[in-house]
Amino acid sequence: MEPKLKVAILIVSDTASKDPASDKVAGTLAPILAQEGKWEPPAIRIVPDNVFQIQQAVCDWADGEDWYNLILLSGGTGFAVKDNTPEAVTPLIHRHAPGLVHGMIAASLKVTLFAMMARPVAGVRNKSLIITLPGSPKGAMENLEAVVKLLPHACIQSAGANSRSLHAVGMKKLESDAGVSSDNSRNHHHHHHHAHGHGHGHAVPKAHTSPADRPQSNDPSAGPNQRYRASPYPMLSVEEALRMISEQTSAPMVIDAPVNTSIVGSVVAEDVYAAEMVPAYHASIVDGYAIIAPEPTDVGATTKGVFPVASITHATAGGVLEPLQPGTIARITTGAPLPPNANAVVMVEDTVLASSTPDGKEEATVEILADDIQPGENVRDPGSDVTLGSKILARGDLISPAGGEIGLLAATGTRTVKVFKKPRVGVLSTGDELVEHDDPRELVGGQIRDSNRPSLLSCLSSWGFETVDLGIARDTPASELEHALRDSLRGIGRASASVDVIVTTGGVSMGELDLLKPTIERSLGGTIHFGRVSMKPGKPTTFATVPFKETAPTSGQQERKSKLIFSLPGNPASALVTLNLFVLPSLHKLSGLGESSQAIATKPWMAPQLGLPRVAVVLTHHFPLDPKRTEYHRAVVTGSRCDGRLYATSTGVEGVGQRSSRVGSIARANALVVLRPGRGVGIKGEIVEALMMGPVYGSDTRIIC
Ligand SMILES: Nc1nc2c(c(=O)[nH]1)N[C@H]1C(S)=C(S)[C@@H](COP(=O)(O)OP(=O)(O)OC[C@H]3O[C@@H](n4cnc5c(N)ncnc54)[C@H](O)[C@@H]3O)O[C@H]1N2
Ligand code: MOO
Ligand SMILES: [Mg+2]
Repeated sequence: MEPKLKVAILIVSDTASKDPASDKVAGTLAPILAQEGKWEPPAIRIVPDNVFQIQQAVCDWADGEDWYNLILLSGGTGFAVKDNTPEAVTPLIHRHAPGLVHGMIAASLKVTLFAMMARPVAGVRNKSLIITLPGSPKGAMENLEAVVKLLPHACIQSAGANSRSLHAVGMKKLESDAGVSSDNSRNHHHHHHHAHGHGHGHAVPKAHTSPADRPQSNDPSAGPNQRYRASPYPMLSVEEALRMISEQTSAPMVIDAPVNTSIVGSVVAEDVYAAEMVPAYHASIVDGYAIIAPEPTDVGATTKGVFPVASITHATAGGVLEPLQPGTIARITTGAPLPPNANAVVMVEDTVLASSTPDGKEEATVEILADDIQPGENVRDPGSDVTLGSKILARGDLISPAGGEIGLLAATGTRTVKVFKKPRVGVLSTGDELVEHDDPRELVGGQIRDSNRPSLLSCLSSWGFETVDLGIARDTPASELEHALRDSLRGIGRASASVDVIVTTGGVSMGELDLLKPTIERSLGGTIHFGRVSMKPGKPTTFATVPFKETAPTSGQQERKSKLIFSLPGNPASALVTLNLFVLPSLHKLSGLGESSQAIATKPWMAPQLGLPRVAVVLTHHFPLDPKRTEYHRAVVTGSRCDGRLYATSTGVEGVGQRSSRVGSIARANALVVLRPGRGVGIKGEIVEALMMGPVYGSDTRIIC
């Protein structure tokens, strides 16, 4: 029996994904294929109009061992807003097949002018031919019929001649039936863009503004003679890179949050007004006796004398207090409500016991020694700490770990507060050489323990962001990286809830297994905003966005339009430095820091800044300078007890001290000293800028007062 080709049909439809019985397309296409006698019965799947789910299905069928010769998609190719099948499929295609597209449109045009409103895509991914068809059974049928005779031949060509897989043997047979030689396929050169200015080591560094200007990443399937030998990405300054990150980072989203520890580190999104006043009653400030103090106009009156103790008021809840009768006093504790008529409190220290009750258990009379207690003395008036309806927090205020903001919210009975949603960050390590840091086995060959994931996750969670450990993605097969990224964007697999920002490490430089840039650009349809920065360490730092729609849970209106990918260099010190320098300001912006209210705008020094705090430090020794790149030199910054200055000492200037593979360069460091490029050294005593990564723990004992 003649072996047959494998075909899969993907129905893209929100409706059919909810009710598979409503689909009529699969049942229309299957007989057309069956009639040809060359196809196995189709595999069929239904997904909603969701880019990532479409891509996942196509990759499942085109990647890996069990690939399909032909993948047909139906639906989502029109002009409606939710139609995004072409957008999902285009980035997955390695080689486009515009001829098939023209053929299908030409055939449909004979039937209806509306054929012009179809946006079909066709092409080859790995060895699979992918074709999108309209969503209507009639349209899908007409389009498939237009090309169906060619498909076996096209699939054989796409699969190449040297395939040893079982169904490829069958293809040989089909191929000879069709009378073509698979060697023809060799003459089809890979489509390869020569980006402007790349390839000969003299690319002009230039910030790209329009997509046409943008360099293209390496095509990993292209051979060595097409591989870049100089990076096509312009070298940006750190400032330019930060500006691009800020531009691409979307406005923060507002959510309702309960007032508890979960909001520490969040930024307030809407001014908060006190729904209750504090205190709610006249409260005593001290332990002592509530009295009726005479008005100052009451000439000759005194608070001195012996008074009967009428009642006892504790700072406890409940109960109606008896009014205080003139000529009596009431024992009271700190915070307790004054009885009606009482207007001041005298401290217990200013009194002596005059007599006890007959049973000796209580005070009967007490002598007040002070003679000048004023009305209002030692009393907090209602609303004097927080006035009813006053603004207690403003938009842009940070709910700090120090507790003051939570305290205000709690004291006024505020149960929920509008805050900006803190971004959730996924961390993915990449590389075939990596093993889990706690794997008990001995390392063999070129294996490396994955230190980036634990160090980056620690740093991110210490900043107060929710993190997701995305594990390790191998370089081979390349689809592992692609799938890991797509799963985390969609919120499946290890990232059970989708992440807003993905941080990867490794695979961004010039090696043939440096796959991040091509994967983001060619497989996920993302945009690389920059791929090189003039800094040390961290030169190949890469920043990209992938399109994504998300609606805010509360307002239902705001949208994040894209997700951010920071692809940091694999070297451990480079990864941590660039995380601090580039990822933090973006996460701060996403969390609403910088959404300053008017109150903060008038006092800018009160507003928390984006990114690490910048301070001036004095160098305690010579620091070598890089001739070209700005160095972020890891250092310990200490205070001084006498001159009000901060002092910076390197974590290692000699030899390999600051080498980017040496994660120890960042151990003990609480600062990155910014050393601008130049000749020679930064000299002892010079004042330079430093970025503070952590608190100052000590004072420099070498500075003598
Ligand atoms: N020809 C050139 N080579 C390199 C350049 C260059 O401009 N031209 N840049 C160098 C610089 S600078 C850096 S930084 C690195 C960046 O490397 P990649 O981001 O491509 O990372 P990998 O090649 O995957 O790995 C580099 C290094 O880091 C180790 N690594 C990776 N991941 C981890 C991890 N999770 N934990 C611990 N260590 C990790 C990896 O084993 C390698 O040793 O490229 C230079 N090359
Ligand atoms: O720029 Mo790399 O991060 O120095 O080793
Ligand atoms: Mg590399």
